[in-house]
Amino acid sequence: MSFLELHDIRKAYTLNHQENVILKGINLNFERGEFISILGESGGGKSTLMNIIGGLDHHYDGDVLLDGQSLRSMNVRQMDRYRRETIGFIFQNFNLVSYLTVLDNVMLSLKMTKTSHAKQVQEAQELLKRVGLEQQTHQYPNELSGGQKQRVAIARALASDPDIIIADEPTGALDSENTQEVMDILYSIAAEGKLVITVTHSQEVADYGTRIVHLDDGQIHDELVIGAPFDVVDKEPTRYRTLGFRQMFRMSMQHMRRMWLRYLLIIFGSSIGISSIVVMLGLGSGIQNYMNHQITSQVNPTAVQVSKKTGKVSTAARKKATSAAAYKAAVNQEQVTAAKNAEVTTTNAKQLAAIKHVKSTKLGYYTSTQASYKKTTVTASLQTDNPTILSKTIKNGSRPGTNQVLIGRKLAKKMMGKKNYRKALNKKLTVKLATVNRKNQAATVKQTLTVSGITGSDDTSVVVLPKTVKKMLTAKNVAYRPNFAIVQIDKLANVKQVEHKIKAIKGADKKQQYNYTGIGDLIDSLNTYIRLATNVLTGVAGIALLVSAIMIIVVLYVSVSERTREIGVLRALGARKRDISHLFFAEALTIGVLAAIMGLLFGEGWQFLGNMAIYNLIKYPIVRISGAAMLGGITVSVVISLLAALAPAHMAARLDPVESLSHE
Ligand SMILES: Nc1ncnc2c1ncn2[C@@H]1O[C@H](COP(=O)(O)OP(=O)(O)OP(=O)(O)O)[C@@H](O)[C@H]1O
Repeated sequence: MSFLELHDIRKAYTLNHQENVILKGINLNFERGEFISILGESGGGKSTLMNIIGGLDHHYDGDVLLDGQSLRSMNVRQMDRYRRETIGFIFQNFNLVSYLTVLDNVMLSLKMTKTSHAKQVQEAQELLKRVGLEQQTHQYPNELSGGQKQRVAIARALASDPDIIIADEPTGALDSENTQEVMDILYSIAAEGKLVITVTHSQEVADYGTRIVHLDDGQIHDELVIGAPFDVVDKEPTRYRTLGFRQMFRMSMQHMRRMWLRYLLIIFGSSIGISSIVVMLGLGSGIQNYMNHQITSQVNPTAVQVSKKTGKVSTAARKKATSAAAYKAAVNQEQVTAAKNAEVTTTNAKQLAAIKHVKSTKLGYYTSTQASYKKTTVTASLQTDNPTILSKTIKNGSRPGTNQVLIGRKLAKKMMGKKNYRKALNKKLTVKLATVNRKNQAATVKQTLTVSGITGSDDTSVVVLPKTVKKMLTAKNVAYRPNFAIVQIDKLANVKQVEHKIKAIKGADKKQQYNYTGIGDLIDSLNTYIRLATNVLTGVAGIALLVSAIMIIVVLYVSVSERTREIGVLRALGARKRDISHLFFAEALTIGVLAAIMGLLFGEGWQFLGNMAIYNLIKYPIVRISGAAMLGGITVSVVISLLAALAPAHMAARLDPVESLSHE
């Protein structure tokens, strides 16, 4: 059994429905330490044969056996491994990776071994020294001569310490001096016990071999043994690994650095989309916050005032009255009935408190009153202090204590005159209620109270503590009947729901029992509209993202097309399909992350400028980019970029290595 055996290799290409048989049954055996020259005319199928031996082409008949194991029996992973561990390729046109330095080109193969990074660098430098390029390690391929490039390619092929070196016309692009240098190196490689197979159409080059195989018309014409194979030198076994994402990421970075302007432009383009989205979201939440701020500085949106829904009180008794006294009694009775009907009891309060999301309920009382100060009497509405009255609306003084009253600004103006209304503070105000006592007699409740505060609202309201009203009424034997409840809801988002539940409560007559007033649902609806508008604007801004996704797709396709040959080289060196797709996903990931960062910076800039421009007008930051919006921006940018990379990366991974290598 030989080290490498070719069994009846046949290969044909079909072009325009015509079959062109290139290899017509090749049988050859090779041993380690041999330096084989395959000599043949141009177009004779030498490269085709090398691609088959090198595991790049598997569309052929016959079989290749390595140490007795058939290449045909190997699966994709094993074939990748075969190329990575057993084969070292040297091409006529060098096929160096243009954006990697000489050292990094050699390192590419070394990265597939399990030695430490420091050792890999040391080995790469030693290999470059061996091919006489220790001075050029940090140069790029376009800064080298043809001979130098080929020596880099030899160093790269040797780097993974393969058993077989395949050199396809290694001197085809070189002058005679460089040809001699390259062939000497190849000879020395064979002398170390490796199998070197060189393909050439030059007799001079073929003469370097220990055996010359003459390929003619797709068949072995003759074989000439010139010398014995070299002794095989025992060597330390090399441990291999696949190129990981980190390595592919590094390569992508190097590629992007070389093409920085292109990538900078696309990152800039994508960042515009990201920044418009975060600014739109920031504007939406800023407007929402501003409106909520404006409204809640006047009213408490989570406090809903609930009163009884009452029907009309019957006036039948009044109509039947035959005397003035009976008429008056009937009218008083109507007033008492109305007050009883409107009464919100503690049972009602408990019922309201049981509704989900209701934090507390508090009973209160309101009625109309006459408020007098000196000679001025004003009709006012009296109500007990409750959470709908926000402390921040009190512009002068404070909330009422016992026997104190908080009044609206309009009332204060009526008392003291427009300019001096603030002087109403601490003045004595008399409130008078016309009501009916427990004996059904008309009663006038009168009480002088001290003004504790003035609200900013332009009304004639008077606000007192419940116990103040209670005391006033009971002193005149009038029943205190709370006629509203303040329902405090846990948060704004639940106000609408609670209001619906309140409305749904039916009384014994199966009719709606309560009415409510509050602006929570209004704010909620307003917020919904603002959110809707924000979503529409964000969606429009999202079109920019769609455009950037298309730009990324185009750039990556261009990149795949430009790098087709590089992809072929990587596959020849043993990179897996997955490694190839990682190359493009890494680029997309970088674009996505950098576009997100740039987009957020732009967004912050717009936020700053926008807020500065509008601050004098409304004294409120109208653009508010939240942490969540930023996180969302980064996620969207990265996800879109990765999605954009799907098709190009897939296409790159599926490229045929042989076709990639012959890509012009
Ligand atoms: N993909 C292909 N489709 C069709 N025909 C092909 C294809 N690749 C190669 N051939 C044909 O196969 C023949 C052998 O090509 P190959 O490259 O193996 O020759 P070669 O001996 O290496 O030539 P050279 O010394 O010029 O490199 C050529 O005639 C070529 O036209």
